[in-house]
Amino acid sequence: MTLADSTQLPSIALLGAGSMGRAVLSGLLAPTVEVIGGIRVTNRSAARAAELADTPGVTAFATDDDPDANRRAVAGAAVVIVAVKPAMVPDLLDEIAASLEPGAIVVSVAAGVTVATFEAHLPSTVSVLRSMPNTPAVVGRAVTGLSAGTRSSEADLALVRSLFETVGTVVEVPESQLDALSTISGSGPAYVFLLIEALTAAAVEKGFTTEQAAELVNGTFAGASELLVASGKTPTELRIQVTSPKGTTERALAVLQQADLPALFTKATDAALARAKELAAG
Ligand SMILES: NC(=O)C1=CN([C@@H]2O[C@H](COP(=O)(O)OP(=O)(O)OC[C@H]3O[C@@H](n4cnc5c(N)ncnc54)[C@H](O)[C@@H]3O)[C@@H](O)[C@H]2O)C=CC1
Ligand SMILES: O=C(O)[C@@H]1CCC=N1
Repeated sequence: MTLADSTQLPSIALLGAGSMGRAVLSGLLAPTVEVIGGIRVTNRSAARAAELADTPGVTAFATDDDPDANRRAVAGAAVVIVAVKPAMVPDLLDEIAASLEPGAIVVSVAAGVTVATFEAHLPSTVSVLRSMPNTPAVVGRAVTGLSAGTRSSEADLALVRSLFETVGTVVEVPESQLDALSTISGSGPAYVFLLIEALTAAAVEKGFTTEQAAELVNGTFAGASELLVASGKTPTELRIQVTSPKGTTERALAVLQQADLPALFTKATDAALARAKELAAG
């Protein structure tokens, strides 16, 4: 490992160690990342905190055991990642506001909740950024949307970008586009898994065992994604390569295209966007 390969980050507090919080944590614990001053993680349950406490470099606190857990975690932290459910964010911000260091950077991963809400609940000395990662963070393949707040500097943005680069790639967008981005890449893994479930069900219906169906379908999705990235070709070009004229795929695609998938995805992502606006309203 050369110096250029390593990432150094200042002390971090991660509030909320659910699916997304732990996915981000996995990147911060990678061998190429050094969090100077360590990572403090909070969660509601003592059982989860005990699991996390066994991880080198992590100090874990449970709010069920210690009502001061979040305040203790953020005291002295340079970066605070807020990874609780959107509805819990305002109360959590009120709880930690007085314990944050002046100049601390607060990064939200919460869907919908605006920078304005964060800034309204926090001291003016605190820099706020919004992010929208996705669960492939667990395998270092997240796509994270990132937006600066009104009080964040270029240096804050660069620091938070490097934080999320520990789990994948980062796309910077204005905050006005972040909810839309969430409907594509934040929720996107769920759309892909739904397609995998559906094709697996079709395989089982055709007489394959569950194990065979999983091998066929999971392998096909993984192979197709890798082919897309490695070939540099568009999905349209690659689809045409599979579709022999007058062959079998052509018949299957004719059925699928009757469903007007682009219109269906527009409708689905519009519904997700409407939900983000509801979450923003609290
Ligand atoms: N799951 C996903 O794919 C993504 C989730 N997000 C966002 O991440 C946030 C968390 O979502 P998930 O991880 O899916 O939910 P989750 O329910 O798995 O995790 C939330 C965690 O927060 C903890 N918690 C609750 N109240 C707390 C408090 N006062 N102090 C400290 N910890 C507390 C809970 O114990 C729980 O482990 C949400 O705001 C969501 O919008 C963002 C991108 C993708
Ligand atoms: O479903 C949710 O609200 C979160 C945000 C994007 C993915 N999961």
